[in-house]
Amino acid sequence: MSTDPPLKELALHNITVRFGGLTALDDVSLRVAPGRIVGVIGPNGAGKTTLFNVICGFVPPTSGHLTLDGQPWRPRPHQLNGLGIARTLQGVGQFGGMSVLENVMVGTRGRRAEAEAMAALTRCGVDRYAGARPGALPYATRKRVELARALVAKPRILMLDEPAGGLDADEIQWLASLIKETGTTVLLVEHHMDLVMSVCDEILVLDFGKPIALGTPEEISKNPRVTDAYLGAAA
Ligand SMILES: Nc1ncnc2c1ncn2[C@@H]1O[C@H](COP(=O)(O)OP(=O)(O)OP(=O)(O)O)[C@@H](O)[C@H]1O
Repeated sequence: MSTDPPLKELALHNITVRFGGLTALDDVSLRVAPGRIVGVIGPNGAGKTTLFNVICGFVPPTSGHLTLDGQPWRPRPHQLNGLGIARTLQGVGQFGGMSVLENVMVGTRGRRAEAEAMAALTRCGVDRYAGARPGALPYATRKRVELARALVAKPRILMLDEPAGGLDADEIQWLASLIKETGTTVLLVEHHMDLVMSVCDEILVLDFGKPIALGTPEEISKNPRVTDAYLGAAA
């Protein structure tokens, strides 16, 4: 595990984000306890990526604040790695001019970077592609490389932005096992409901930026507001 002190709690307090006249997040509060797998779901445009962008410091809240381990926290993108927070991207944002191994080494620190990067690639089943350029690989393989890049630093918080997109049923099953086995705190934005329901401890549902439900997968799947806003359409 990470040498960083263990996460006590990441919390969003009454976060609102406005882009001009559009309210992308509307008074969203969320507490993420250590070791929990927390899903964020909702229809397209509900504000899921904006929520991730707030946590990563890419988008400043219009109002509200965050705390990390109980302390007021203003996230800055360049500090995330040092704080043990890693994020995968919706697409696969790897550097085309570098090998797969070099891409994964970007996510780690110290003298053992290469060995750790190889271990992360092995864990994600793509070590045989270490010397390849990411652009030459199939999409699902690049997604595995992206996961390796996020996992290599043994993050305290792993933020997964639509990791199942473009994966087939077997790949998604593999992904579900990986997520459950990380043993770290996970925030998961995902449209693939079977994955969300099988791995998450709790789920926040957004609709037009508003939090409409927060609960266990069982509670969420039985919530009529969620079914109306999202699950009915997604099923
Ligand atoms: N930088 C921005 N400037 C203006 N509007 C934005 C910006 N980023 C997001 N939005 C808008 O905010 C709303 C929420 O977008 P967001 O990408 O967070 O939704 P999402 O739930 O992640 O959607 P999807 O499931 O399609 O990825 C959308 O209406 C989007 O068009």
